[in-house]
This record gives sequence, structure tokens and C-alpha cells, in this order.
Amino acid sequence: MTFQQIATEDKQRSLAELRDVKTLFAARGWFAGTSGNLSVRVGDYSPEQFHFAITASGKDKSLQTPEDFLFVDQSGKPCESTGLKPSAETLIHCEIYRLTGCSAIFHTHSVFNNVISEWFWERRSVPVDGVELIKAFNIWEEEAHIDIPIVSNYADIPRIVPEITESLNPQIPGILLRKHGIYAWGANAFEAKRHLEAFEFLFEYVYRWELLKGRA
Ligand SMILES: CSCCC(=O)C(=O)COP(=O)(O)O
Ligand SMILES: [Zn+2]
Repeated sequence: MTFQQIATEDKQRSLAELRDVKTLFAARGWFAGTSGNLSVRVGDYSPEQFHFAITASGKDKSLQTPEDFLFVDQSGKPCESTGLKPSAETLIHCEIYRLTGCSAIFHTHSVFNNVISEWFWERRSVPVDGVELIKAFNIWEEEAHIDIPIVSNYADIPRIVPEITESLNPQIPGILLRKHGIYAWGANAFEAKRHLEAFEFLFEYVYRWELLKGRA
């Protein structure tokens, strides 16, 4: 399916979803200093051809403007003529869509996700044991253990992509970039948001638990 074949209503719906999530996350202070980026896929999916709406690079994501989003293809190239630049991290979105076939990807920076990614960097994953909110990832076993992958954070984004290819675990809908932030995804915007919120809860839990353990 080409971009032109995708119904206008579907494109408008994806932009409305992004706008709503952006407004909500901005109200929570989740886009400090223009950080973060969001995308929602539109139209049919195949690993070789897909399209998604993504936040434009470097914008103040707490503001609503007519120039907040643009559509790109599976290689991160704009689908329409535009003066807007897609997020500097678009290639990470491209790779996560290609590997998972998901429909929405949300990326945010927080103090907890940064600190925890550095604390567990040597083991390249954040261990979480038996916390109820693991169920937000559709993992229902009692006392479940999960490991949330951490990859390097290079200024040159294409260098990060092979580490994502290598480390992404299909059971865990998120990946941490070291001292940078979390990428969370889902089958739709609702699910990606649930996953992101669960990750942030778990990072704060692990951070506080590690502190308490250190005092015992
Ligand atoms: C000032 S934040 C540095 C870039 C970044 O990590 C980010 O999430 C925002 O980049 P974008 O190009 O998507 O605005
Ligand atoms: Zn970022």
C-alpha cells in the first residue's frame, strides 16, 4: 500500500491520537527541554513497507501548533513535501516497527529511567521481580521476573539501531537507551501508553527498592 492509498480519515485519526497523547504527556512534564518523540503507524503493514506519523524534531512538545507532526515511510523519509524535519530518532521508530509490527511508539526521558539505565548498565538490563504492574505487559504468571533491555546511547542514531535489533525482546514492549530514555510500544496508542506508564512505575519502584536495600 502506498501512502497515497491510505484513507485521509485514517491519517487524520492517527494525528488526533498523537495530539491527545502529546497533550497528556506534556501535562505530566514528560517532555523536558524538547525531549521525547511519539509516533503512530497508519495504513497496512508489511516489514518492507509501512508509514507512520511522528513528531517533528526539536519542537516544544508542550505546545500545540499546526507543525507538530509529519508522515514518514519505513526508511524515515517524509511521505509528503514539507519543511518539517522528522524526529532525530526516527530510525529507532523505523526499526521497532520493522521488528515488532506494532502500531504506536512513545519515547520519553525521565530522571528515573536515566538513573536506572546507568545503575544496571553493566548487566545491560533492568531486573524486575514479582511487581504487580508487570501484568500491564500481558505477563500474568505469579511472581514474574522480567529483564528490561538497555542499549548504548550514541549521538549517531544509526549506530544505536543494530543494538536494538540485537536486544529487543518480543515479550517486553520497551527498551532503554543508556542515560537517555525509554522507548515503549504497543498494538495501538492505548496499549503503548499503558506500557510506557507501567515502565515508568517500575523504574521508580526499582530505584527506590535499590536505595532501601542499600540501607539495610
Ligand atoms: C533535547 S533532547 C535530545 C534529543 C532527544 O533525545 C529527543 O528525544 C528529542 O529529539 P527530537 O528530534 O525527536 O525532537
Ligand atoms: Zn530522546
